[in-house]
Amino acid sequence: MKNNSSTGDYLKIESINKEYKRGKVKANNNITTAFYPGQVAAVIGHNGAGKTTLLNQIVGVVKPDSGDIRYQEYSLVKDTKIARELVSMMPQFHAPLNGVTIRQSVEAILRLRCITGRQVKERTEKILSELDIKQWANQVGNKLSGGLQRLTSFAMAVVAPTPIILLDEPTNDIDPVRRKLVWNYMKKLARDGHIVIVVTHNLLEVELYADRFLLFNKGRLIKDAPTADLKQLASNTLTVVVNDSSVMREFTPDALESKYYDKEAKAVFALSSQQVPAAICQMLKMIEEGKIVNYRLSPTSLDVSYGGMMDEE
Ligand SMILES: Nc1ncnc2c1ncn2[C@@H]1O[C@H](COP(=O)(O)OP(=O)(O)OP(=O)(O)O)[C@@H](O)[C@H]1O
Repeated sequence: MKNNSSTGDYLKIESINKEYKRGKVKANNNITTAFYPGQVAAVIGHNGAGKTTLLNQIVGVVKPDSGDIRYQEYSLVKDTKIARELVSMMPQFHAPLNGVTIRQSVEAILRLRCITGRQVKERTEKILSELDIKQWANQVGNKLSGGLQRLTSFAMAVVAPTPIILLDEPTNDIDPVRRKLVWNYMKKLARDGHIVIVVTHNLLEVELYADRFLLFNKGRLIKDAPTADLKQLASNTLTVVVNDSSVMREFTPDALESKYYDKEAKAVFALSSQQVPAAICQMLKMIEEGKIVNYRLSPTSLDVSYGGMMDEE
């Protein structure tokens, strides 16, 4: 098998379809795209949009009803043995093995991939340090927090990286500092020539770390674009409460969407990342004047962010 980093081989998804419930659910509806070495591609979309189904088809655990998935001269649909050699996947739900420590879990993967001797220890210690989880290395899986289980699962997926790496919501439950480590690790894998595909619901992280995003909705791929395009999306929600609704409309930040609720003396704004600083400035001034009495700035849920793009449909 050729090394993808030197040849620039890419993963081709060719018109794949997958239906469930006798065609009532189209989990993947005529998906055609390609994934390239050197790129972190984020797959985003509502629950049930078809993201995990796509990953499962790439790794060969779900067979498409039609269409093909190709890499080099191989069809990963027809040759699931090759698929398992080429692809490693961190599943969305991963039950840690009872009685097995983090260190043992990572070492087991290395041995499965035919790595032996000193290399096993060295590589294990390196990844545990890089993810900053060494202090829990000897704790058994079932005793770990959700975040640590996820980090273990991530370490297992990437410690002996295959040309194609699939990660299903790898940063869920992980603390902000280690989330950054995980994303940086994914970027490093891409730089080393791997194809990295990550399912996530965190738009802010996609905007910060991924190169490209693919937006799925009801089984269809409805947007495939560089992450710079995400800046057009409302990734923040600002809610302000005023002391008296008569002053509410004095607060007019530049926003993608604004809604004023007179009865509650409250206003809600959908802001892109670039619009946040100016909105905060204007808000602080009104707080000083005693006009705004409370506020909340939060990352927007995907449902709200997607509004604009879904409308495009
Ligand atoms: N084995 C299955 N049997 C029946 N329906 C399924 C099966 N697997 C997936 N589906 C359905 O296919 C659709 C796509 O599911 P999928 O898990 O791919 O979505 P997702 O985008 O990964 O969602 P989430 O973000 O919730 O993980 C959903 O309607 C789901 O219920």
